[in-house]
Amino acid sequence: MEQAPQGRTNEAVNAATDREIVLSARDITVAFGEQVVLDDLSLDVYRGEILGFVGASGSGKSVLLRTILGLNRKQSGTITLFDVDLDRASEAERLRLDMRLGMLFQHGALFSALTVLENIQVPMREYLDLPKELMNELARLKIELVGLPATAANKFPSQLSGGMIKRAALARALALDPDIVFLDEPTSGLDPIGAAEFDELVAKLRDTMGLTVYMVTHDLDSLFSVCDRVAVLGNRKVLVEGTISKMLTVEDPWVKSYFRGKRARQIDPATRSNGQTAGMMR
Ligand SMILES: Nc1ncnc2c1ncn2[C@@H]1O[C@H](COP(=O)(O)OP(=O)(O)OP(=O)(O)O)[C@@H](O)[C@H]1O
Repeated sequence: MEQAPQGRTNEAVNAATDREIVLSARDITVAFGEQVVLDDLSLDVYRGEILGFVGASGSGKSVLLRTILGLNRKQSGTITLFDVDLDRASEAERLRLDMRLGMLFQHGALFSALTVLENIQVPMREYLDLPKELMNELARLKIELVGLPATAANKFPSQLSGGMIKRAALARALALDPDIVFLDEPTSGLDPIGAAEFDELVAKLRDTMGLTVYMVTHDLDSLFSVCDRVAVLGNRKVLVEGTISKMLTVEDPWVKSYFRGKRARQIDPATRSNGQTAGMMR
């Protein structure tokens, strides 16, 4: 049996692996002209887990994310989301699925001409037909949910700190109360304390809302502290997937140097084995 990550019980790991698959990518091949970026790649994501997705720069993490979201053409393979094969989904099914997804793009990607409140309302306007007052109330609730002060509502992105932009972008990703959120390098550009707080927020949302989280990240702290499972992209497929404990035993040179290299060693394994939280480890 797989060893539990430090600070979690084996039960939690078993629960994760027994859980319902919400996203399944099977035998995915994506090429741009002659360049094959993904070759027969397969990956499952389980309900309620935080999956960390890592890989070298240029290995195809964004391409996979874009393919899952239907923004890239694939040459072959199947993507099933909540038991619906995306290639066979009717327009109405696709719309219902889109409403169950939230996306936090790298660098936040908020609309600069809109306030935080208006940014959060963009998905609401796109998919729902709600009275203005109700949308205002819902957006204010999301602002509170992600730990932003109420005064952030009427600010423009240029008036926010990097950490506040990430939180506002997360609030927008949560606008429609999705079942799964895709986070593209959510802690990049944040200082270690801001990054730890963001990770804790993501873990809290998973715990309270039962959210499933697919997180593309280069942040070792996030991988060690909040990810239940890690998948590594290499050689155009998922090279290895499993708990952080498993990653620490993998002998593939890239995986070894990533998880057991100089920078990884700064995250002291002795501290991890005490089951301490993200904030304490950074
Ligand atoms: N639309 C496109 N047309 C042609 N090539 C593309 C396109 N999108 C991505 N690629 C190529 O696919 C490869 C994988 O890119 P991708 O952006 O997915 O890498 P990544 O793993 O997300 O990297 P990083 O960690 O640096 O963000 C790169 O060689 C990139 O140039």
